[in-house]
Amino acid sequence: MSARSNIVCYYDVVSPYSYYGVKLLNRYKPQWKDVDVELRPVFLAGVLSGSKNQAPANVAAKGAYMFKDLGRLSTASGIPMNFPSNFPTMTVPALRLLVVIQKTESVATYEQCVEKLLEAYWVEDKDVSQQEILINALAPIIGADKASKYMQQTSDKEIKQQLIDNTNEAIEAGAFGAPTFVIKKAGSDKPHLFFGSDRFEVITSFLGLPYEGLATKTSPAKL
Ligand SMILES: N[C@@H](CCC(=O)N[C@@H](CS)C(=O)NCC(=O)O)C(=O)O
Repeated sequence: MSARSNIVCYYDVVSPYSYYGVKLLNRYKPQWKDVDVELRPVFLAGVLSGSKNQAPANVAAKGAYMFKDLGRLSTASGIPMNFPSNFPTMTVPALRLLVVIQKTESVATYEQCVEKLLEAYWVEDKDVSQQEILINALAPIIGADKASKYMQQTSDKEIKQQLIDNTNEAIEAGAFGAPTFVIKKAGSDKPHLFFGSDRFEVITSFLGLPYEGLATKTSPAKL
C-alpha cells in the first residue's frame, strides 16, 4: 500500500487513443502532486482476444466514426495527428523495444521514447513495424548504438515474456482495449479500471486532482 496514488496506463503504439491517452497524461501530469504514473506496454490484439472483444475498426460503422472522432479530438486538444497509411501495423517489435528501454533507462528517457514511437506512427506516418525505422526514431534520444543494442535484446526470452505478462496482467485487471488505466488511490490497494483517453475528467474527479479539460491553458487549441 502506498501513501501516493498510482496510475498504470496500458498502451499499444498501434492504438490511436493510446497516443492521445499518453499525450494527455504527459500534459496533465506536471500539475498532479502525490501521484505516480507508469506507462506499461501491452499487445492490444492480445488484450482484445483475451477479453473476447474485437477491434473497433472491425465494425464498419465504428471504424468510420473512430476516424472522424480522432480528427475532432486532434482539433479540440491541439494534439497533432495524421492517420497512418499502413493502419493497423505490427507493433510487437516496437513494444518489445520499449520493454527493454523501460527496464534499462531512466523513467524520463523511457517516457520520451514512448512518446517518440507514438508520434513516429501517429504524426510522421513512419512504418513502426520496421526495426530500422524504430532505431532511427530513437537515435536522437538514446543514440544509435544503444537503440541497435536494445533492438537485439528484443529477441531475448525474458523480454518477450515481459510483454506477454504485461498483456495478461491487463486482461486479468479487466482490460478489453487501450488505453486502459488501472488506478489505486493513496492508502489503498484496491485497483480501479478506467478505459479510454476520454476518461481524464472522471479519473481526476476520482483522485481529487486538478483538470482543465482537453484544451488547457498551455495547449495550442487555446492559443
Ligand atoms: N472512447 C475511447 C475509445 C478508445 C478505443 O476505442 N480504443 C480502441 C483501441 S484504439 C479499443 O481498444 N477499443 C476497444 C473497444 O472499444 O471495445 C477514447 O476516447 O479513448
